[in-house]
Amino acid sequence: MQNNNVFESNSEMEVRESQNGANLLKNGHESKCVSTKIETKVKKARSYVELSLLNMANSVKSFGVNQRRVLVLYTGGTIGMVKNKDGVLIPQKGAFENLIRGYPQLHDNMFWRQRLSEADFDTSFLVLPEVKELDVRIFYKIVEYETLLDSSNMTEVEWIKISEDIMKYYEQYDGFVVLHGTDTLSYTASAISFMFENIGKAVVFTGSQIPIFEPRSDGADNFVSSLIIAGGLNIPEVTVYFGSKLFRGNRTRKVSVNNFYAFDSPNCVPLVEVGIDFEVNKKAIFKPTVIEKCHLHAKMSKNVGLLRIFPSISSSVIKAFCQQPIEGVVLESYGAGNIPSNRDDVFKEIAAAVARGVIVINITQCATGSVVTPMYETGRLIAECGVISGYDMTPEAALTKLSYVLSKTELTYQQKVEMMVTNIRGELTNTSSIAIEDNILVDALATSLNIQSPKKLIEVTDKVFSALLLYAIEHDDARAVKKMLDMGADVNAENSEGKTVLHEAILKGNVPIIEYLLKNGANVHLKTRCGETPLLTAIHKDDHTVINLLKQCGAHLTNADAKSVAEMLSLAARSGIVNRMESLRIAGADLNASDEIKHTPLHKAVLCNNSDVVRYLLAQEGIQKELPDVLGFTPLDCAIKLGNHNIINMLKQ
Ligand SMILES: NC(=O)C[C@H](N)C(=O)O
Repeated sequence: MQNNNVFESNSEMEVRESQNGANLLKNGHESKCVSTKIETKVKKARSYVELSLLNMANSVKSFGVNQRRVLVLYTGGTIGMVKNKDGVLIPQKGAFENLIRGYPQLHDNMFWRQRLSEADFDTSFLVLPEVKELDVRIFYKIVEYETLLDSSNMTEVEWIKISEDIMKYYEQYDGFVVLHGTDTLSYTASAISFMFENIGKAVVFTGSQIPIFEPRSDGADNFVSSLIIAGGLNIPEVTVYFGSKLFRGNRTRKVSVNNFYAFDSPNCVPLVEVGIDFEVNKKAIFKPTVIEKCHLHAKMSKNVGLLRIFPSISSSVIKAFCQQPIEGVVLESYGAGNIPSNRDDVFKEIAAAVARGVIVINITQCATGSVVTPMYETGRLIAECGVISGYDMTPEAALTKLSYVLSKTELTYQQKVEMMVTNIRGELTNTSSIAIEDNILVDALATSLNIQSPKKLIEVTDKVFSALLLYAIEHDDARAVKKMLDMGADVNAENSEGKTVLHEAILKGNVPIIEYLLKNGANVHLKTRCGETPLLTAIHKDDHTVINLLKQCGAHLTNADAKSVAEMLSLAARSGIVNRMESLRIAGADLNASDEIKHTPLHKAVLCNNSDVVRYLLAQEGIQKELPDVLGFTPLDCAIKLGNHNIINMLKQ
């Protein structure tokens, strides 16, 4: 018994389609779906209703499998090491995943077994146990690297490999975790943060101080929290999770050899602090300002170096250091950017390197603080030599940024210098980008609601700002949208169904507002609680302009969308809804995709005599009109048997 209109109507159509097919098979009778104009209109009206019901049904159906997928790249490091016969730690090959499968806090074996009966369940995935903070399940796959490395052995070759692997699977996963040794983790995370341009998903680096195989280890905690962050929180940056904090990757330094709190980001607040709750510092998350896809710049220059000034440094050391092929030097100076002013020989060598076209960037040796506009004679002289300020960049960030910028051979020297002093991934504090906070409203809230605790005030302010932002969107008030964002409203705020501000704006269809949101950090990958991406919302609205805009910003159909996309394609083909076909095509759906009996949308359109869809499909580039179904019938065979001359002619052309 069908109790759902959607499937009743679908199956009615399937019966019609298969009757046509069966007639073709059994006796070759010409079965004609004669459609009068009225019938066509009624059919189309019904189909639109069906499409919207199907959209709802898909949302409900996906509720049961509300999952996020995370890809884990295991590259080496202490986390997976064991002691060898000499008593030293070395990476252990082939043991990691098996061990993790036996850890109840990392893998829900019972749930995994229940899923085995599902035909499309990929058994290579592990499943994180239910987490109270999340209303999604994290499914993750571990890819162990062929050569597991102590991170001290890593070079830019490994940075490129890791980033290429992430890029390769970028569209298939919601987030990424990289298990990495701690010694050079800050270098790798910094480098990869620069190599990924316009990243829209989370890449979390983590590792441990004690191997996960040992009874007392920080490995499991770091791993679990990293998975939750990568799959469940919206932090589209390259980050480092360690010892209960998530840091921006290019701000981190390894600060302790022994401590479980081995990392810190001295000049930048943590993005998340993990205690009983996950406290996300939304304002600190780096926001993109351009509408562009994620792109990997998989190149780094090796011609860079870190030069630390010390009291009796000789000019010959500087001279030797700055020799060809060196193109960029990170100079670690004293305090706020000073080097000795009484050492003409040192200045001469640095000035000569700059004059040869070497980019010399000045950062401080201090653990916190920034190189500033010269306060002292010692600082003024170095700026006069043409050395540029690296502000508060860490040595790891400055070095890898220089390596990234220098590898952009299409840029002029001046453009490279410009890029080095600009905040491109949140790696340096740019005082001009501080958001305008309107404290009047916040103060009024605190007073009128008698809120004493700062944490509660942030919570209430967030809620009020989000509500006002949504109100502005609903009323097409672009000025108010801008004002609310300036005041600190979260551009990725969501309502109780998990619909984000972007989803709401798409439903409203105001293109300038959507564009404004995208240029101010709205993330195109965030799904509603039912798993609907902004791209799916735009498809359901058949808003081609918005679909194009989202695609430009890197939105894509996901694995999780496959079923609903197939159903939408099928229904649009069978019901003659060309507009929906076009929405799906722009969104990136495969118009040749076939179902279990190898019927393509073209077969379906032919079998249902939908000449508009047939014409539309045939006009598309790459359409394969000769594909046979399971019984060997091409769309043309079907049309001939059905005797629809109009369609036969179209297919023969
Ligand atoms: N804790 C660690 O992972 C240190 C190790 N030597 C590494 O960096 O690979």
